[in-house]
Amino acid sequence: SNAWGYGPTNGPDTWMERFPNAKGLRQSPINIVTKEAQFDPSLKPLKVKYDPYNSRDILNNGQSFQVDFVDDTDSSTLTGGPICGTYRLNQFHFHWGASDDRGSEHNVDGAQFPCELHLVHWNTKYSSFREAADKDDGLAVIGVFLKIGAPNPQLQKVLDALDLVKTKGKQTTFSNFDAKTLLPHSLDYWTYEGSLTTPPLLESVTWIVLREVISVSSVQMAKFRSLFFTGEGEPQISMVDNYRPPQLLQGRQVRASFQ
Ligand SMILES: COc1ccc2c(ccc[n+]2C(=O)c2ccc(S(N)(=O)=O)cc2)c1
Ligand SMILES: [Zn+2]
Repeated sequence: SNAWGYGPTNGPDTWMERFPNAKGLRQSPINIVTKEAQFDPSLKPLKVKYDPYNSRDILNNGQSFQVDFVDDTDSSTLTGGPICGTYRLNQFHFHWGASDDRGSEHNVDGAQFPCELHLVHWNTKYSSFREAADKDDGLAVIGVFLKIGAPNPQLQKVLDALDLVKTKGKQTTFSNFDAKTLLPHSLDYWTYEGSLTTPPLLESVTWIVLREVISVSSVQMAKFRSLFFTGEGEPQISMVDNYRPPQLLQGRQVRASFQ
C-alpha cells in the first residue's frame, strides 16, 4: 500500500521517497545526550493551562490514537518555556512498542522507554493548526516518557475508551478529560528545534521533552497493543512499534531548563 506506516514496506526508512523533509536538517525525534544539554538560565518555566471542557473525542487514525480538543478559544494553552506567545492544545497521542523494551521516539542517553505521550499545540499568531503546521514557529509539542511501574489511574481513563476505537477510522466522544492530569509533578524540560515525527515531517516543532516520567503498568501497556492499524473487516495488524527512530542532530543544540 502506498500509504506511509510503520511496517516493513512503508515504514520510517521508506518515508523519504514521498516526504523529502525526511532528509532535512531539523528532523525529530533525537537521542538526548543529557551531558551535552546546556542549562539555559534564560528559559522560562512552562505554563500549562488545560480546560477539561475542551476535550472532544478520541480517534484511531490508523497510526496512533489521539484525543482531540476544541481549540477555537484560548482556554487550553501553553505559554512560557522556550516559546514566545500563546500556543493552543490541539490533540494528544502516544507512540509505543510491541514490548516494554521499546516504543518511545526520543531516547535519553541511548535509552528507549516503552511509550511516549505527545501533547500538540499550535501558535495562535496563525489562524489555525493547519496554517501553523508548516511554519518554523508553528507548533510546540510536549513529550512525556512513560516508564513501567505502578498503574496510572489518569491514563486508565483514556485506555478505557480504547475498546470503542479498536480499528482505523473509529472515533468516540471523549469529554471532560483534564490532560494536565497526565503530566508529572516537575515540568523541568529539554528543548530543541525539530519536526513532526510522522509524515509530512514538517520542520515546524519546538520540542519540549520533560525530564520526569509518568508511570504505566505492563497491563496498561498491553491495552495500547490491543489496537489495530487496520480498519474494520480488514486482516488485523496490531498497532505496535508506531515510533520513528532517532534522527541526526545536524549541529542542533539541546537546551535544559534545569541544572
Ligand atoms: C499539513 O498536513 C499535515 C499536518 C499534520 C499532520 C498530518 C498528517 C498526520 C499528522 N499530522 C499531525 O498533525 C501531527 C503529526 C505528528 C505529530 S508528532 N508525533 O507529535 O510529531 C503531531 C501532529 C498532515
Ligand atoms: Zn507523536
